[in-house]
Amino acid sequence: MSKKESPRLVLLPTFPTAAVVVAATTAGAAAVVATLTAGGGAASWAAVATAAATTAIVTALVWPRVATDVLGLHGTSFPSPADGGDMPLLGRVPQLVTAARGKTLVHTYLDWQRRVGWGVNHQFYTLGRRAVVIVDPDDIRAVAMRLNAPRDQRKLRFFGTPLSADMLFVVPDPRHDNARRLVHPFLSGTPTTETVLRVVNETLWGVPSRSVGSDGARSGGGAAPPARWAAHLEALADSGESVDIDDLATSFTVHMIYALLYSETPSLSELADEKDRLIRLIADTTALVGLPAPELLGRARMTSLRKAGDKFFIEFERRAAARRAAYVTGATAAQPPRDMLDVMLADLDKGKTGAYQGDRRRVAADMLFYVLAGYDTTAHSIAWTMHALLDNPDVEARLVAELDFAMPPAGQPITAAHLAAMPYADAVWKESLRRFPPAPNGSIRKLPADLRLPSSGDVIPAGTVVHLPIIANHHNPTAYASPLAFDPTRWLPPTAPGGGGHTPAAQRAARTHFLAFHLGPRACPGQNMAAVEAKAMLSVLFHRYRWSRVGDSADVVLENLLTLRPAGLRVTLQRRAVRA
Ligand code: HEM
Repeated sequence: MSKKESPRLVLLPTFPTAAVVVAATTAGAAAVVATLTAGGGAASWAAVATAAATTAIVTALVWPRVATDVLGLHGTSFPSPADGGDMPLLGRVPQLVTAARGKTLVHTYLDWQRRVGWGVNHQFYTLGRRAVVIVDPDDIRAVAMRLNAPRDQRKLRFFGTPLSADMLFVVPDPRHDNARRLVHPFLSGTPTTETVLRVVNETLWGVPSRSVGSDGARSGGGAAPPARWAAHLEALADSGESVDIDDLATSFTVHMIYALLYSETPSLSELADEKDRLIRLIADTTALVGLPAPELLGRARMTSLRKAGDKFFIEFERRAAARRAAYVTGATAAQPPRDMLDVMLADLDKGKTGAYQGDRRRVAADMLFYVLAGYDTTAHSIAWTMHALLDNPDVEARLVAELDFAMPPAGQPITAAHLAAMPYADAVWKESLRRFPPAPNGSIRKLPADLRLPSSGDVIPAGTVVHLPIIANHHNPTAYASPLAFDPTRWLPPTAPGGGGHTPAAQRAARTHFLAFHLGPRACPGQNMAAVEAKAMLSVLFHRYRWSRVGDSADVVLENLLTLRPAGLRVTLQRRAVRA
């Protein structure tokens, strides 16, 4: 749909406002009638109050239907199909709750888009609150980059400390900007690439390198940790046992994020515990962020979340104290920062002039948030890439040919130069992120100021909650021909050897609609880390092993609350012959 055809987004008052206005009018009318007929009195005023209350309730019941059906906002609002029986009372709450329970939110977003039209913005009501779903890429840019709209803080204020409304994820500027600026040099530059590759090499091959124990002190300088992952993969190949690839990748990425944040490299069994704990925590977190009204969750759930948050804070304090003790004994130095803990402690030392203004709880909350944001997205991207490659043997064959050429001989460390020599692997990962975006629902943000939509000129008022779903753009057929096809050549230059012949215009559209890490000042700060980690892991997996699926591709379920997981993807592996 061209810009000019973009439908107007007619915004009506949300139903509480409508209910109050209509009820007040009715009450006024009832008061006049009561005065004229009975001359006032308690009984009459009771009748007035009853009339007002009844009118408010009736208005509340019918308002979403009036807004969407009677006033005919089809195309700009929900088309209210026959299955929209839940609309009058609660808007889309039952639909969202069912989707959240069944972990099928992603289908909901895709379904909405299919009905309303690809690329078309629309609105919906939950419990009377209006939300606007923005999918036009120019409009998304306006929200994400021009306004720097924060996510909806309401969703997180129920957590309590340290998972509080002060987390990086929701905190407004300038606190957000300062916290991002602090970690930017570490997260998006050479230190992260080096750390990630060092840990990948250590964990896979046991390549000698200095490691840091969980007490914060460097241990065994120059000693090689056991080649646990390589051994683990070899054992799996020997046994012929199947493995859930998402589980395997999750253990790996939890390991990586702990190395990046704390220079800790937990054992496989410690990882299993940590992973379970994290998964439980993220499941609860997700329920809060994913639900339209977190206050619907029970008190017991809230209490357990607060306890989990407090426990994390205590652990953070323990780690910080151990690291500070290590600084004093000279066992480790803070400069240059080797991990995020060094970065954060140096900032806390600046007190009020630091990015965190000396606030340890905010630092702990953000460290937890980095863990939560940093492990399962990347793990899912690895698992989804494997799923796509198993469905597309021609793509796999071309990838393996590139790896045979670009990978170092077995046992030698993978370097940034090796990864740079893998353009096809790059395209494969990007196409996987398009087809199966690990954070498919994107952002839910609250507009800090009025927004004029570039696409239509409509103005959305400040305070409106907007949804910026990613999956809807990644499957827009006007941007991606055959959107369900797994075609890495979309991302290769048309003239590259084996390029897909996509026109420059098609490639521009593909880039414009690609949002896997979102945009602007609140876009993913971990994308460099994720790219290095996922590509290194995938390169090793496909260079050294041949993978087979257990069961059918169609059995793999798109499981989604906050992140998109390939549930039920089990595989077996066999060794490939590689250069010695
Ligand atoms: C394939 C892997 C990843 C994907 C697809 C991904 C995707 C995203 C997306 C879409 C957002 C924005 C969400 C929103 O606007 O609501 C985001 C935010 C974020 N991501 Fe990632 N991410 C990945 C890996 C990582 C890693 C490895 C880290 C940790 C280092 C990380 C840390 C964060 C943080 C801290 C934010 C919040 C940023 C802010 O609010 O300023 N992510 N990510």
